[in-house]
Amino acid sequence: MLLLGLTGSIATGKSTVSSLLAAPPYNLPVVDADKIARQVVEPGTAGYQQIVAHFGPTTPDLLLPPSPESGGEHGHNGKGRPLNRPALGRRVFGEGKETDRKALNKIVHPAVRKEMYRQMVMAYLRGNWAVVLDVPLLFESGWEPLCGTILVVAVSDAVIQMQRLRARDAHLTEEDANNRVAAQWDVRDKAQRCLRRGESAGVVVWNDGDKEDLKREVDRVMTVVQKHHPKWWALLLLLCPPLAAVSATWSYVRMWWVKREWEKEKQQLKAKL
Ligand SMILES: CC(C)(COP(=O)(O)OP(=O)(O)OC[C@H]1O[C@@H](n2cnc3c(N)ncnc32)[C@H](O)[C@@H]1O)[C@@H](O)C(=O)NCCC(=O)NCCS
Ligand SMILES: Nc1ncnc2c1ncn2[C@@H]1O[C@H](COP(=O)(O)OP(=O)(O)OP(=O)(O)O)[C@@H](O)[C@H]1O
Repeated sequence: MLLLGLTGSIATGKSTVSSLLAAPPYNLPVVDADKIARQVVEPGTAGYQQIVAHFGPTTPDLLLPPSPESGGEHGHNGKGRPLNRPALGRRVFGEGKETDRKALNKIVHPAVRKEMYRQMVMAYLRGNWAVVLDVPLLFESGWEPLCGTILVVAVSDAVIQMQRLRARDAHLTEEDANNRVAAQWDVRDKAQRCLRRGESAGVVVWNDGDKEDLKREVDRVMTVVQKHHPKWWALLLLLCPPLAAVSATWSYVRMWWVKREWEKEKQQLKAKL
């Protein structure tokens, strides 16, 4: 089964593309890291308790205020009121907040990873030829070598990215929005890094046009992906697990090498400046 990593940067169009991939003619299962990241911090979970213990004492508005929507004083299930996500966002996005962001990631990411692996195994057992891993921080959090192919959704114009972010998340101030964009790598860098994997393992969907253009772009790149990863190959791997193990290991080693070379080049470039 092909692990098709779907990434980009904030508001470049990942969710829009994942909806297209989940619908006909592709009908691919999608493992959505953002969605899982919400589930693992719901009231009553270990993630919720750790966040409240870590950020609660210094963040007075960490929980939503008591109301019928938030379930009153003790939340809907009596396990606490839901997190006030914009307030937590202000704690972790912005200059000088890397330590807080790392602390939050350390709480949330292991739980997300565990649930993602579970969903991947389920997709494999159901005989899918590919599964989409929609992970905003795919490069930043080291998922890259695991993916047989990576699809980066990018915009070449940063102004378009900011306009779409502000239009979708109207509650964010301009500063909040800038902080969120700055918390991730530049999407054009991600696109370049993706293309370094070669056509069979890295494709870029450019999303500067309208949604019809985006659909055409997705169809274009999916033709390339399907050419390099035919369904009969996925079926063969399903029927022959040792072959699947060899193929996955080979893909991992090759992609780990590409990652290493890219990082070395970046370091050399930095040293020259
Ligand atoms: C800080 C939180 C509560 C803000 O919640 P909010 O509902 O406002 O934003 P949401 O979760 O929808 O994220 C929107 C986008 O922000 C970006 N983003 C989220 N978390 C991070 C992070 N830790 N670092 C960089 N960018 C991030 C992603 O592009 C994401 O798609 C939330 O983003 C969070 O819990 N982040 C930590 C978990 C995480 O890393 N999630 C990303 C996928 S694993
Ligand atoms: N080609 C397009 N034309 C117009 N609007 C678009 C286009 N692509 C995406 N959008 C809009 O831009 C916004 C951001 O898109 P989307 O939510 O898919 O991005 P995302 O990368 O998943 O964001 P996040 O990282 O925050 O999860 C959405 O409101 C979406 O409807």
